[in-house]
Amino acid sequence: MKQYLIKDRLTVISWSLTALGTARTNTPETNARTMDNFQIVDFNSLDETVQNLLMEAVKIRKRAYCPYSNFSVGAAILTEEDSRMYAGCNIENSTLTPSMCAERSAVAKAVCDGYTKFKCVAIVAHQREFTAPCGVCRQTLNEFCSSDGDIEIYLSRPTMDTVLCTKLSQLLPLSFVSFKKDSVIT
Ligand SMILES: O=c1ccn([C@H]2C[C@H](O)[C@@H](CO)O2)c(=O)[nH]1
Ligand SMILES: [Zn+2]
Repeated sequence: MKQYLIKDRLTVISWSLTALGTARTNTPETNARTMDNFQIVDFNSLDETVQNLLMEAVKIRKRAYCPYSNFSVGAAILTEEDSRMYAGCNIENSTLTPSMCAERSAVAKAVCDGYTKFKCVAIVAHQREFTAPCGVCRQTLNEFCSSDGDIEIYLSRPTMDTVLCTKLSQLLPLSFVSFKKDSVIT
């Protein structure tokens, strides 16, 4: 995994290359033990930009409108073009279906301001396990990858002790590629 924003490899406190087929178990540290590539690092070991991004996510999480689930989430994204930060929270609805995740709220704000390439995303929620983006958000983020074709993902909890670092290509492998006319087999 590219370690673009991790200062010190020695601070990595967990690196898992769990064999495929291992039963999925929720542990206090992570609900993603079966993933191929992620690292759990100390918050303090991260680049200052990522620390700030995580703090933005913590801040906006307090604005979450989630009277139905009572599960507040904050997300913040970093634009590739000029490293601007856009933060969003989850916004629920009494009919549930139109509910909006924090990640997509942040994306909507950035796109409305003209940004369509994101370098990093930070997501913060309050549960023992790290909260990873849902499938819809993974697909949404996939639309707005940075120039290297990926997005760094940082998951943490409000205590911000440790951070799970991964990237979108790990969360959404073999993602849908929009069809091109000349590649369609008739
Ligand atoms: O990564 C996630 C996971 C869940 N939620 C929201 C959706 C819903 O409002 C609440 C419970 O699923 O959490 C997010 O915003 N982001
Ligand atoms: Zn989502």
